Amino acid sequence: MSEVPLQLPGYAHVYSGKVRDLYAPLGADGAPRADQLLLVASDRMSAYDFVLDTPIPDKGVVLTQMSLWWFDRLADLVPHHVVSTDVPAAVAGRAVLVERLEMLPVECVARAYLTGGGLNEYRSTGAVSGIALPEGLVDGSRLPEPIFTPSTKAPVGEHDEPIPYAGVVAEIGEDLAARVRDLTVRILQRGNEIATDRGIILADTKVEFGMRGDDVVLADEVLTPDSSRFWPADQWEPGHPQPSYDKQFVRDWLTSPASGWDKASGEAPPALPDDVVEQTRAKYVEAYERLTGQTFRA
Ligand SMILES: N#Cc1c(N)ncnc1-c1cnn(CCN2CCOCC2)c1
Repeated sequence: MSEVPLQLPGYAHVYSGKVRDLYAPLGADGAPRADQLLLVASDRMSAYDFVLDTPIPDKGVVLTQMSLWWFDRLADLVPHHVVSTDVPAAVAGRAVLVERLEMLPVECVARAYLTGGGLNEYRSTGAVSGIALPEGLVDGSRLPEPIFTPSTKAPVGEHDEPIPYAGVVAEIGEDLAARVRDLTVRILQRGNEIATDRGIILADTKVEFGMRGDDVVLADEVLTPDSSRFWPADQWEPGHPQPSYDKQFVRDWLTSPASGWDKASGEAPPALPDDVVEQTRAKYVEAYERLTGQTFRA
C-alpha cells in the first residue's frame, strides 16, 4: 500500500518508513529547519514483512504515548531527543517534535529472551553476535542476562543484517560502541523491571541513538510493540514460539483458512476483518494501560 504522506502546513515531508513518517518544521524563511524533526506515528501495522492495507485505529497515538512514558522513566539512564508534544492538530497525540541529532549508523538491539534470528544463530553456532550462550536453550528461553546483538540500518524494504560487536567498534569507535552497548542492555533491563510485574515480557528491543556533541542521546521510539517483542507474561512457556501480545490476532487470522492468504505466495496479505482490527486495537490499549497504569484516551 503506497500511501501519500499527510500534508502538514508548516512542515516539509522528509521520509516515510513502514509505520512512521518524518517531517521538518519550516523556518521563518520557509526553508526546512535543520535542528528539529516531527516524528509522526501512523496507524499502519506491519506483519510478515508487509505493511497491511488495514490501519489499526489509535495505534499511532498509543505507541507515541507509550514511548513518551518510557522516555520519562529512562531519563536517569540516558537523555532523550524529545523537544515538545505541541504538534499540529491533524497529528495530535501521535507526533513528537524532536531535536535533530547526528544519528549513529547502528540498530542497537538487546535480547533478554532467545527467539527469532537470534535463536537461529544460536542453533547454528551456540552463540549470538559472537556471545557464547549456555547449551540447551530453546525458543523463548530467558537468557542469563540481556545481550547486545546489533545490526545494520538497512534501507526501507530490506532486512537489517546482524553485525558483530567488532563491526560496531569499527563503525563508531571503541568508546562509543561500549557506551551504546551498555545503554541498550540497561534500557531493556529497566524495561523488564517495570513491564514484567505488569504482565508483559519485553523479549528484545531495538533502540537508536544520536549524538549531541559528546553526549549519547536516545532517539527514535523506545520499548514499544513496534520496536520490541511484547509477550504476555502469563503465557510464557519456553520450547515453542511465544504468542505476541499485540500481533497474535493478526497473525492467527492471516494464517487461517478464513483469510484465503498463502504466506508462502509472496503476495500481499488481504484486508483485515473488523473484529481482528478491534481485537488488535484493544491489545495495544491494554498494553499501554497495564504499563502506565493510566486509562488510554484517544
Ligand atoms: N528519531 C530520530 C531522529 C533524530 N532525533 N534526529 C535525526 N534523525 C532522526 C531519524 C529518525 N528516523 N531516522 C531514520 C530515517 N532516516 C530519515 C532521513 O533519511 C534517512 C532515513 C532518523
